[in-house]
Amino acid sequence: MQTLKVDLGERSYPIHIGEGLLDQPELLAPHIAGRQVAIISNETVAPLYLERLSRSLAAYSVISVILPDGEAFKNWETLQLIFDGLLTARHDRRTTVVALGGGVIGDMAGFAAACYQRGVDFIQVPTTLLSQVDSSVGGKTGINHPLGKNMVGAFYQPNAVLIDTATLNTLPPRELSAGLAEVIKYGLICDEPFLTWLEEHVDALRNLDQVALTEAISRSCAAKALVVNADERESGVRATLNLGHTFGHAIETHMGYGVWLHGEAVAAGTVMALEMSQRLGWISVQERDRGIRLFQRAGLPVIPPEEMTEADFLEHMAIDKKVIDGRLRLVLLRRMGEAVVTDDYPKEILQATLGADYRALAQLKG
Ligand SMILES: NC(=O)c1ccc[n+]([C@@H]2O[C@H](COP(=O)([O-])OP(=O)(O)OC[C@H]3O[C@@H](n4cnc5c(N)ncnc54)[C@H](O)[C@@H]3O)[C@@H](O)[C@H]2O)c1
Ligand SMILES: O=C(O)C(=O)C[C@@H](O)[C@H](O)[C@H](O)COP(=O)(O)O
Ligand SMILES: [Zn+2]
Repeated sequence: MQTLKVDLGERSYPIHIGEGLLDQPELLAPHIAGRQVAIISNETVAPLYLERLSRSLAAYSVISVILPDGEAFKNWETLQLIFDGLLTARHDRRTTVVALGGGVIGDMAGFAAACYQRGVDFIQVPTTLLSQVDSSVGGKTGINHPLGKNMVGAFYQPNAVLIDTATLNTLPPRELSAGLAEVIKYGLICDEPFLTWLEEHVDALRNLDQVALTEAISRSCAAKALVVNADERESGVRATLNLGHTFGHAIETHMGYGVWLHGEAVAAGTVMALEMSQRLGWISVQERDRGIRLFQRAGLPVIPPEEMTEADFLEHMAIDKKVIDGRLRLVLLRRMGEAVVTDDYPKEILQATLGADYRALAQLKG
């Protein structure tokens, strides 16, 4: 097992990474203050892992709240089911909320923990690659609004993150690829050598090689922890973790939550950010194509939805949380391995990016 740390003073917490951690109660116990525990999961993950996690929590009074599965349920109505479960079981302020599932469960359970009786303890047990490399770390919690992704939420850090890499053995290939989008993101924004490593190991990752997966997860979590340590509430460098997300969130919102997976939208959105960075003269055509090729090898889409017009993108992007005083700030690549957040770009270059022929770019790499 490896242990990394998110360093936030009194609110610091460990990220434990290893195979079989669901069966290690000693990793959970130090982070549970009271007698009550509420496991939040969904109808897909619970049949797979709830019993094992419950066994590790046998020393406590445990309830489970099983939510419907999917991005389409990351909303007020589903959040209310968590409060219903906690109140019906008379959970008090010393309860600990445990999120067992992917990023949807983690974001909602975390938001519920932030709100319930004004804040209770919270542990992340992520079971998708995406949630293990990204959403379980850093304390962004929340739900979607029909007009925009993650528009209602709170920064609320977990007390611990427990990553059992063996849970990935049951993850559908499409979901594994979606997680790789956020893994590739770290290489692009802050770790160029990691991109080279990913080019060498992408096939092993897709084949669920545990050694490669553990390396990818720990490098990703380490990169994210450094960014979160430096800028917990996204007043600066944390926004670089949003590479591809301004375009990607527009895709998710426009297409209907769940139609494109978050990781798929981030992949296509990052290709748009690569294209714009190239049009600005910051990266070369070869570097842009290197990124596109890696997404393709990871099994990810690199062409935005045909039906989305420039106007559609602009309408959704205007609601992005990085907009300040009406100016849209974008995360772009100054070079491979270095991201910048900027509102200083010619409008025509954004327009040309939105109107670019991504089908032709994809074929070039195929
Ligand atoms: N808070 C953050 O910092 C942050 C970061 C990235 C993404 N997110 C959010 O995370 C969400 C996406 O997360 P996700 O990709 O994990 O999607 P998800 O939570 O919808 O999980 C994907 C699918 O895999 C299933 N699943 C989960 N674990 C499984 C397992 N071990 N075996 C089989 N099936 C399993 C789920 O039931 C679901 O059907 C989005 O809402 C996104 O906005 C948040
Ligand atoms: O942790 C962060 O910061 C991120 O931006 C990580 C993203 O991968 C993630 O999708 C996040 O939920 C996006 O946040 P948002 O504030 O743009 O909704
Ligand atoms: Zn993301």
